[in-house]
Amino acid sequence: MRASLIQIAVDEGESVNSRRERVSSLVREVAARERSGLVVLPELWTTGAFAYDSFASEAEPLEGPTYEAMREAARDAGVWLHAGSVPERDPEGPLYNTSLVFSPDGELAAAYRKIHRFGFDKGEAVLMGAGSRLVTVRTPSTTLGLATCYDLRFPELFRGLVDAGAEMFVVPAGWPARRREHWLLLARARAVEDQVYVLACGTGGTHAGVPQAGHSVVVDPWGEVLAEAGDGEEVLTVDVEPAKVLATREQFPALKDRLLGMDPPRG
Ligand SMILES: O=C(O)CCC(=O)C(=O)O
Repeated sequence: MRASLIQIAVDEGESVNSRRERVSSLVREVAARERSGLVVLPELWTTGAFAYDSFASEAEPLEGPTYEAMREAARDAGVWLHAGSVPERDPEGPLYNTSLVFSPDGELAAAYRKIHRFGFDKGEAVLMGAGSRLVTVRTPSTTLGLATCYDLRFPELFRGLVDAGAEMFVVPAGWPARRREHWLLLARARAVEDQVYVLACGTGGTHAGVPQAGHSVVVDPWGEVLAEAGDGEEVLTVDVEPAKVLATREQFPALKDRLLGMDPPRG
């Protein structure tokens, strides 16, 4: 299975509408040129993950303009498309940071509302609601497990996805350059501890004064980095072999040694 990650440069000079059109074309071009079966986009690439001031004004209903543009792009290209995330406006609730996955016939295969919101007592953490549901997507060749950016710091979420059958974690992000080493370390850690592929797709450029980490990365179930992007806009294409997940788990069966019921410390 061939996967292409499109690391988008999210800069303020480009309007949300222009970027949406540009990215729709890019998805079609990349899928055709690279002959990809799966295309992945980053977190909140319409606004930028740190453009807090535009979350409310650019929020969309689930089936809004980004949904429409991405479903058409997936269908035209005939690919599985993880369209990254959008600021979603729930008509009866708060905003959510929601990832969208489309099947090659342009149907919505899954929507995942980011569970761990970033910002502590500001930013996304106060402007958006928290999702509560783990989401996996079955494709004919593998099962994807969905997570978004800051979720990467919470290993229990990924164990939950493994227990639900995930073999490939897809993690769109808008990670800041200042903590790039954490991003790379955590992507490899999740791959090694859960014996899965990790497809982690970030943003480049600078928005809201926050330079982005870039360095999208694909890690195999042994923890080897198969490809890593630089800082700017870039496409990473990698052949992944879903059978390698089972092979790794058989060869080094650490997941079987999990202790599920440990006694609490005394005192
Ligand atoms: O955890 C981090 O350092 C960055 C997380 C983040 O930027 C996000 O979730 O939007």
